[in-house]
Amino acid sequence: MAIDKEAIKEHIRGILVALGDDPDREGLKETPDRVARMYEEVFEGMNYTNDEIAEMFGKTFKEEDAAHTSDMVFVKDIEVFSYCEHHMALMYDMKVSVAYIPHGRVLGLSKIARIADMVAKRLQLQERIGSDIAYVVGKAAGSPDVAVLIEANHSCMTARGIKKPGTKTYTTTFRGAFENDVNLQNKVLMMNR
Ligand SMILES: Nc1nc2c(ncn2[C@@H]2O[C@H](COP(=O)(O)OP(=O)(O)OP(=O)(O)O)[C@@H](O)[C@H]2O)c(=O)[nH]1
Ligand SMILES: [Zn+2]
Repeated sequence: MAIDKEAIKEHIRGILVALGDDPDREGLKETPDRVARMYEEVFEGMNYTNDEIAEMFGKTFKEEDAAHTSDMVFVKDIEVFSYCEHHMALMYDMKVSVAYIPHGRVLGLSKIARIADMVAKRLQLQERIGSDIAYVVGKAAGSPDVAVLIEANHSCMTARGIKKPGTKTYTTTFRGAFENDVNLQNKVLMMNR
């Protein structure tokens, strides 16, 4: 489903009125349009399903040597931004690391960062960003063996409410061979240090 930019403009204008401000004053005149354009950008991933993202960024290369081994690809510290679905508040200083074990084909490396980026551009939970990335990378790479590590600051926790600025949230998502193999888990955790 495509983002409805015109509807967003209308609603943002309504919020400005509800805040008691004048949406027609010079500084705010273009704000509904700006916010709508910003939403189109930062919520781009809401236009696509996980399967469509796997299709878009699923370019792989045949690599027979990478079949039937425990060779691992690990991409560390992909910076992304996301918004929590509870407050629509920014998740920032967010770093995503992705590991997978190829099964005869390898993914273009930039595609892993593109997948992480697109999945984050939705109303999200940190945990779901991890499982979405694991699903999409797994499908694109044709490998069930994927691990995703994420660290993030949640502005809904640091800048409002409980206001704990030093707090970071870490999540791990282990799929396939990573799920029950503590040695594999330790390997990615060590590489992520
Ligand atoms: N599990 C999870 N929770 C999140 C994430 N982002 C925000 N939250 C939490 O979602 C919860 C929503 O809780 P509510 O009690 O409904 O909202 P609230 O009254 O604004 O809660 P406070 O933030 O405690 O003031 C809060 O505890 C947030 O910290 C996330 O990525 N994952
Ligand atoms: Zn929140």
